[in-house]
Amino acid sequence: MQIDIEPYIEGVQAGNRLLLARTITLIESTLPAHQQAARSIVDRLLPKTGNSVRLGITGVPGAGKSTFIESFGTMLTSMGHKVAVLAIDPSSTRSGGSILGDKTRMEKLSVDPNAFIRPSPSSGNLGGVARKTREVMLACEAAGFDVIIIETVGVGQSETTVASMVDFFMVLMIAGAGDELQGIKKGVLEVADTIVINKADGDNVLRAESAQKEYQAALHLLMPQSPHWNPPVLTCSSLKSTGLDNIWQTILDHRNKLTACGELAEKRRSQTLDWMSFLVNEGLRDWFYSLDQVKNTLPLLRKRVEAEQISPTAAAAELLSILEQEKN
Ligand SMILES: Nc1nc2c(ncn2[C@@H]2O[C@H](COP(=O)(O)OP(=O)(O)OP(=O)(O)O)[C@@H](O)[C@H]2O)c(=O)[nH]1
Repeated sequence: MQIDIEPYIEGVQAGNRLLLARTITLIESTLPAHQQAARSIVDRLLPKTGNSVRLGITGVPGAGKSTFIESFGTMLTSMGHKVAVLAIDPSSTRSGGSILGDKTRMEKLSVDPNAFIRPSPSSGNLGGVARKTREVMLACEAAGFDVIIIETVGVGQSETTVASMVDFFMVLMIAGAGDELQGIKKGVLEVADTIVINKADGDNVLRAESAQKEYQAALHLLMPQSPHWNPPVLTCSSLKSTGLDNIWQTILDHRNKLTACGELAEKRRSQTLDWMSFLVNEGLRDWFYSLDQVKNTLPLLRKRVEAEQISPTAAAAELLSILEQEKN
């Protein structure tokens, strides 16, 4: 059955939350008819997208991401912004696989009329979830949300995926968890536009300040991503809502600087091109593995590689030679 996409497009553009939610359901659906409708909707919405501040936030469990987003998001809506919070977390088993599934994590924000919280799809690989999150971000922009926060747990590959779809990427840390960088990989610090030491309150203020110095020194050792931006290390308390305005000012400062030199526009351009390549690669891979001959040959080849009867190189070449046959 053909889906009439006009009501979705009109509804999203009018900022209708119900139709935005339904559009997102289409985007996340695995049914081909839904996917096709979602593609057409997102295409038509494109001229209305791009007008938001796109923020990525990561941090190890316990860093206080939910508390931070709740306080920070509430501050932004009270300033008149419309805030959408999305998540990338294909691996989580919490709340049936969704890090935002438990709405009580953001009590105030989840009932705020100027906020929209959307959990990540409960299953799928990182690529699939990330692709959907990107499209959901565009739909939210078209619906008038001017700050989009994409949250991810600071483990695995998801941080770099988030960094590749936002304007500003923030790593949330806490002081006093040892000198080591709390399991956050160097690659993540390399893509950070700021590090925020959370829980700088009560007895913890001095420790937070010394962690700030420590991380600032660590960042100095890394090559900045942009000649126009030296990632600062900031402190805040999400619980007491202190330091949050300074973080927002830093984000705006970054935005102004990168806009003035054209770097922001360039960053977004290359992100869309990367996205296209990513989709092509993903499509190729899916197509390849769906070929009958690949399905038949692969298990046997894997066994032979395991038993050291054939080298991995020869096995890969044999598998890829199926492409040659497909061509003819
Ligand atoms: N003292 C203090 N505690 C905080 C602050 N922010 C968060 N916490 C506490 O830290 C704990 C973890 O906070 P969550 O917001 O659940 O953090 P998280 O584990 O990173 O969040 P998720 O992984 O997203 O669930 C909770 O007990 C919070 O109350 C803060 O600024 N100060």
